Amino acid sequence: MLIAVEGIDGSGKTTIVRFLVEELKKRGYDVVAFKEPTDSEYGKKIRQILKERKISPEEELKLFIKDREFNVRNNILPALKSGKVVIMDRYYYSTIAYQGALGLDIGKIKTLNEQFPKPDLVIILDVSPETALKRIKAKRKPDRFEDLEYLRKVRNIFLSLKNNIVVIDAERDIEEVKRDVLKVVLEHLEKSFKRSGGM
Ligand SMILES: Nc1ncnc2c1ncn2[C@@H]1O[C@H](COP(=O)(O)OP(=O)(O)O)[C@@H](O)[C@H]1O
Ligand SMILES: Cc1cn([C@H]2C[C@H](O)[C@@H](COP(=O)(O)OP(=O)(O)O)O2)c(=O)[nH]c1=O
Repeated sequence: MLIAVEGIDGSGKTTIVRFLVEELKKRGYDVVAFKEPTDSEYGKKIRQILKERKISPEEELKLFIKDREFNVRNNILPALKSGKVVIMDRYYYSTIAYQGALGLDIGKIKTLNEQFPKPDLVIILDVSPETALKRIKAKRKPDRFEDLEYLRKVRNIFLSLKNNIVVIDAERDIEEVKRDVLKVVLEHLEKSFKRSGGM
């Protein structure tokens, strides 16, 4: 089972993924979380470059795909093969939204990501860029895009995505967001467990 948690910077992804891992472990699920960009050499290079903003959108796209190839080969596939529930803090929907918002062709970005395992469920934490940036400032996270216009485009691309996507209003209090996300995830897990004839 592969679940992706997506949304703009400051939408609550890291908070929600940590919460989901705890709650699923409490319920006896064998669960693991990974994040993109990863902590690999590719992920480190990406963070460095994003701060310097010195490469073209095409170059940036190539780096994120390289990082994902590493992540899928070394983390995601082995975990799925051993029967774990894998929760991604960002996945290829971020590439579609962020590199799409830079003007790259969304169809091309989707095609480049067809090689990767498709999530069974995608949760989009939807929040306004204004609220998100306030939260990030509160956490003093050096964010690559303080640009509201850009984050608006990123948000709209997230909201345009279809198939297995559930949009959660993340503008609300974190406890309400946690409650709604957990409900969707548990419903999905129980449904797929029944389908696979689980005990
Ligand atoms: N629904 C929420 N209401 C208020 N604060 C939130 C909410 N979700 C997250 N936060 C806070 O906003 C900051 C960014 O959250 P985080 O989970 O790191 O977001 P992301 O991983 O999407 O960038 C953190 O300080 C977190 O505690
Ligand atoms: C995975 C991914 C992230 N990003 C962006 C979103 C963020 O602004 C930035 C860093 O991701 P972020 O989730 O902020 O990672 P960290 O908190 O570990 O630095 O990368 C893309 O532009 N494309 C992608 O494919």
